[in-house]
Amino acid sequence: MLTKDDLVAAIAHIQDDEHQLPLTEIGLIRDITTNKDHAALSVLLAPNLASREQELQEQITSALQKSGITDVHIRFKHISNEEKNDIIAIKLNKTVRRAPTLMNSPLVAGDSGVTFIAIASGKGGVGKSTVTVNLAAALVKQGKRVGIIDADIYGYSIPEMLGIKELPQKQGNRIAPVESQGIKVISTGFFVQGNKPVVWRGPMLGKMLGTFLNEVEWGPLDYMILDLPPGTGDVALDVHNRIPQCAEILVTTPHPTANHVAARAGEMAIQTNHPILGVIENMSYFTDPTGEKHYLFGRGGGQKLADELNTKLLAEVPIQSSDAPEGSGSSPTLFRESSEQWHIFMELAASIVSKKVD
Ligand SMILES: Nc1ncnc2c1ncn2[C@@H]1O[C@H](COP(=O)(O)OP(=O)(O)OP(=O)(O)O)[C@@H](O)[C@H]1O
Repeated sequence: MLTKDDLVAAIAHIQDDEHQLPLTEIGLIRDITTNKDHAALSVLLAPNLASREQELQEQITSALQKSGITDVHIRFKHISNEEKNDIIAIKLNKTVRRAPTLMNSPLVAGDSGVTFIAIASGKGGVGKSTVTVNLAAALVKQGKRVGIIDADIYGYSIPEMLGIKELPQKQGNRIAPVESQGIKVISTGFFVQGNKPVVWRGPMLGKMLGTFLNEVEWGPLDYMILDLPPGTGDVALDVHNRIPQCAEILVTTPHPTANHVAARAGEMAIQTNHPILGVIENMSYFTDPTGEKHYLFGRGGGQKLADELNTKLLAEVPIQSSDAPEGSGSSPTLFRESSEQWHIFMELAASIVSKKVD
């Protein structure tokens, strides 16, 4: 079967007029996925390429067909010259100069070295926060410096999951994140009095993310994981606008019919040019003491969503039984290190670090 690298090689001769570089190399062809003889990809068309849509369709289709792909699906998205320059700068690792009110955080600059990964889901309760903390902890175990922004304004649960009792302290005129399990954390929950439901909308939400990126003293980081609210709301859009290089992981349950909102969340990432790393199916099965697997919530939902979005199923995380000993360290929600679940997160973190998943 052809790999993503094979497809990139097959279309590497297709260049941008202005830069004379392969469109794949400068990030204007992206989201390349393949499944048997089917391939899908996105082409970002700045004004200089807009008149070439038909020609590019034919060139790419023909090049991929010569490599043995029979079914080619190409999404075209029109972008401005400014967006194009930002994408190329990030891809070629140059500093991007952005409007000061929007993306003025050195954290999100193209040369910051921080990899942003947003964890999204179609609905609540599927394990998005569980994935966030376990992936972050597994990346720490791989020797990486990791931060979490808990942007789930409606169900901020990261502090509780990591056993955090204290609030962030001021450091001069900046805010110091709270550290737990080697992970630096900032949560909307730190800024809400009592347990009042949050009714922030629009500009306040934008301000929240801006504050978390600009006014928090994160120190050097390798990965920033963002726990998004479920669905396709303002926060996800804000992340997409402010952190153009942010990749996305979608979390879903195994039930094959419950995924349309998750698919919409994924489509939104694709429309806003955000790479999707893949899908994690959580609560996939329960392994009983004899080793037999029981598929309590159905089967196939993760793969179905991955297929719909032309991306990979990254992991199937089994259900941890409630009588299992609690998590490692002081945290109630990290899977214990001997567990099948922890092993899965360590493998995923290793693939992300070695860029097998990108
Ligand atoms: N693989 C698993 N095995 C057992 N319990 C799990 C598993 N994944 C998540 N849970 C439990 O399911 C509940 C919901 O998980 P979590 O809070 O991570 O979901 P969520 O998608 O972030 O929800 P919300 O959006 O409402 O915050 C939690 O109590 C969590 O401990």
